[in-house]
Amino acid sequence: MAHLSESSNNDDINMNNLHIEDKKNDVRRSSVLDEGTLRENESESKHEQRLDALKNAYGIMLNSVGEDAMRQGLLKTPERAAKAMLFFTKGYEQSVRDVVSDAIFDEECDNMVVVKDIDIYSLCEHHLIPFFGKVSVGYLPNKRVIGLSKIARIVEIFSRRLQVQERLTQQIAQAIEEAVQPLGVGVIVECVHMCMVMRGAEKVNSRTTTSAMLGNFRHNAKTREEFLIIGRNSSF
Ligand SMILES: Nc1nc2c(ncn2[C@@H]2O[C@H](COP(=O)(O)OP(=O)(O)OP(=O)(O)O)[C@@H](O)[C@H]2O)c(=O)[nH]1
Repeated sequence: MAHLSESSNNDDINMNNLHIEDKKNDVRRSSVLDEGTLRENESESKHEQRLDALKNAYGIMLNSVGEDAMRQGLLKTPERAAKAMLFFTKGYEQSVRDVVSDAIFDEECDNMVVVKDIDIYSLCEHHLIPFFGKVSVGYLPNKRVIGLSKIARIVEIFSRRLQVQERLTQQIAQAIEEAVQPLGVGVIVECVHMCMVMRGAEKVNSRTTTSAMLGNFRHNAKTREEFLIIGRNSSF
């Protein structure tokens, strides 16, 4: 019996590992087009509840830093901050499918399309401190193109969430790939992380560049090079 239970424990452990592996793969494979977003189609009363919860939290924060939350200048601060936080995270209210649904067009275009210098403002999920910068998105169509503004909207959906820059970059690339099914996609994100500027390492001039290359942007050096030349973001 001892032996049996020992082996079943091992099986449990192996199963757990498998689940962990499955989960990892799921994260990589799960569709960004089909994802349900956390605050999609929320009722007004649910929205009010969120606002109230955030107001309370900001009130506690003011007291916690040693301020008098009841002094005149701070009276409306919890409400303002709560509304601002819901705005900063409005990417949880929209899905990629909603945004792109009517804006994929058949088109015999086989040249690279690049939209660059798309401004982004996001929140680092580690410190809830902003990071901001520019995004460049390119793709090589395969008989279909996407409305240009929808590229900027996809960028907005993912940047207005709690993020790390690497995941943001990957999600944008994956969304374009799933929505347009092009021959390849490239995304470059260049940002200043205020958590590294205002605190912590305090490196005022540091910038972080991340890229995601899919399809022939990954496999074909010439295509990638063309994108890197055309798609270089302007300095900011
Ligand atoms: N990879 C990655 N790291 C990030 C991003 N935004 C913030 N970080 C990092 O997240 C890390 C969190 O590390 P911790 O050691 O847990 O936090 P910390 O003590 O506040 O770290 P310091 O910032 O070094 O003071 C820091 O190194 C941040 O620079 C991001 O978009 N991508």
